[in-house]
Amino acid sequence: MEQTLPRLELRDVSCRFDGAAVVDRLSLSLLPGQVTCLLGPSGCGKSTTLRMAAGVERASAGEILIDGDVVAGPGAHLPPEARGIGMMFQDFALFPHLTVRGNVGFGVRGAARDRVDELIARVGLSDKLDKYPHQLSGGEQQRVALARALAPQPRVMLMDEPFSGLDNRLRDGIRDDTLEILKEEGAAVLLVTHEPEEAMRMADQIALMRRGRIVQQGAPYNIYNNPVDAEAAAFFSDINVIHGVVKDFQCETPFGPFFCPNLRDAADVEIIIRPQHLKIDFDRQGSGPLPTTADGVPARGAVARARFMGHESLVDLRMEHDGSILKATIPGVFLPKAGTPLWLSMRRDRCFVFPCTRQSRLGDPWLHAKVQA
Ligand SMILES: Nc1ncnc2c1ncn2[C@@H]1O[C@H](COP(=O)(O)OP(=O)(O)OP(=O)(O)O)[C@@H](O)[C@H]1O
Repeated sequence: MEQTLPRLELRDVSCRFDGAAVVDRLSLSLLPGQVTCLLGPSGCGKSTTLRMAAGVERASAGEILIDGDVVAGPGAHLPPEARGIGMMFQDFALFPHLTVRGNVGFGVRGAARDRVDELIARVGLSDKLDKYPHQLSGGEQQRVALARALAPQPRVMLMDEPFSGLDNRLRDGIRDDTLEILKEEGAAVLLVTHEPEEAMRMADQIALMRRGRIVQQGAPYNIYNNPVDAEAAAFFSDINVIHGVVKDFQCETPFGPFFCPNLRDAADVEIIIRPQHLKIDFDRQGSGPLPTTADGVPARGAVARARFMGHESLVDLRMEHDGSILKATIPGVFLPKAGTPLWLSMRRDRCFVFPCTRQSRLGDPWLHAKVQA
């Protein structure tokens, strides 16, 4: 089978500032037409990675290749303008003294000049050709910046939080339009964001970063449904954490046993479930649903707080067995009153079981009671 050469490849790339590795032996490859989101908390090294790919920051170690050619590595450092990349940043960085046409056409030569008006039309700004940036809305400025970055037909498009300056209501539409145009252009796109929703919406592949490293990489569906650890799970939504201790490859909890096939006796584990995956049942004269293999044993709590969010309600339940709060999301218009008893079950196919280190362990009165007992 024919193998497609990565459009952009980072091989064991590091960047050190004052002796500390801000990016630490990071490897990543992007195919043509593929959108990859570098996702991670503030300060984890996303922008530095992008800046090394762009050539505005020098890598301390490793190699960067575009279409198989080394553009950065030991003894090589191609300047940004020679890399065939387009860049787009949060502040758009338009030239204030140039019109839309002037901005998009800036520095574009040869055949690519014919693309200038075509791209302006593509981003829906043909009627604003002669306007200056200050005469445009935030969304329009973003579209000018996109057209400008695409005009020279870059092989790689590097985008650093390109939507974060936009009004919330505009953002989704602009993201979708931008994605459509990027896909048509066929460049490999590396997009930096700290917003999981943005990454899920835009990415073919997400590279989840933490402390200068990629901790997990894959399609959004896989990253969300098979997180590598509790921290990765928590990056995408609120989570509920139940602690337990392994005995005979199982962990007993108030929600019934959980299988822990690869863990030794006495190992601490954390069982994670997202609020939207807890199963909720009404209390029927003190009883809940019967235990099942799929949902385990139900446990009862009382509504401590419920908030109506339109398409769903967020409910905090104080659990009877330990007084802890678990968060559940209820779809639809049901808004239970404070104090209402409800039963929670943990759908086993939606739970993640991870070994728990001392550092990662969260406070849990039920576990402390068990450990001290
Ligand atoms: N030129 C520099 N000199 C020294 N330290 C730097 C330099 N550039 C970045 N850093 C540090 O490197 C770390 C990573 O920064 P970087 O901007 O890559 O993070 P980020 O993940 O993009 O964060 P954010 O989402 O907040 O933009 C930060 O602690 C930052 O302070």
